[in-house]
Amino acid sequence: MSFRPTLPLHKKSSTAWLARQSRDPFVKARLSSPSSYRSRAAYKLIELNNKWGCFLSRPSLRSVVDLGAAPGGWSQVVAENFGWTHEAADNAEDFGLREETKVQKRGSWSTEPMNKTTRRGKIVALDLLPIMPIPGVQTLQMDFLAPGSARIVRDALKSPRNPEGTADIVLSDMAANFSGSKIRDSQMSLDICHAVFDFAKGALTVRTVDERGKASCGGILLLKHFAHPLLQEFRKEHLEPNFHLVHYIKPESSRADSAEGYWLCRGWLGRT
Ligand SMILES: C[S@@+](CC[C@H](N)C(=O)[O-])C[C@H]1O[C@@H](n2cnc3c(N)ncnc32)[C@H](O)[C@@H]1O
Repeated sequence: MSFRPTLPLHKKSSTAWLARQSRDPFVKARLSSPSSYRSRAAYKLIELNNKWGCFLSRPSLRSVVDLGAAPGGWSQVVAENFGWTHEAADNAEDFGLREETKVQKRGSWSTEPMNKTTRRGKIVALDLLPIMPIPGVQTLQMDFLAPGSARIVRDALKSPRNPEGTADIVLSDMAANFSGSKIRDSQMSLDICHAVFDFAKGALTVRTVDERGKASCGGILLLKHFAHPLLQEFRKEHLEPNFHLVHYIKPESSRADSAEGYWLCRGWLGRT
């Protein structure tokens, strides 16, 4: 599926939008290659991963959850880091792509890694919208804010290597459609942050330190948010006490006029 942003309705704003798109280096990069990513957002995750210790390439990584994943750019980046390639996407059948009916009735797909050289980690991607299959990624079409969604995601994460269905990394680029009301939109963003944190606290692997002082990495949460008066309170109350390190990041590839930012939270301590 190619990602086709909808043109704004007003002529003046659509002209401005087209001009901005034509100047945007990340839009150009995305469109310049036939095997390019499905979304401009993919470049944000690539940038964050490269600048912050290549957390997606950790050899110990077993499980990644991508919340608000459509059209699938972030999942493509994670799948690449797990050893899946763009070429594989053209050849999805060869990778044992099959429809998954056990977990979700509507539009859910999963793959069985065939290549023993891949890391064989599990990637679960969730969105309200359907996501075209990505080799190595199991997708769930559902509302993350609906009751029971956490259990469905945990079930999808389970594997013989990970019987508890824990997540080493939880990514959330989730954003509700803009309603036009700034107050409502920023409240929605905070509600999403709370819901993602609640999921992460039940799912993330815990950072441990052994008797010789050697620490395991602990789970990572990458959480998108939009400006809200209570954001700092959320960070202080929920993120800082529970993670070894919390960073606020505005990636260069994030549009300067967007109120979005990301928290990269590393080393889940599981104190909550
Ligand atoms: C900015 S897009 C994500 C782009 C994605 N990271 C990529 O690289 O392609 C935000 C997504 O969040 C999804 N979303 C918003 N609210 C949601 C909810 N309650 N449950 C699931 N997905 C949701 C939207 O449908 C949308 O696809």
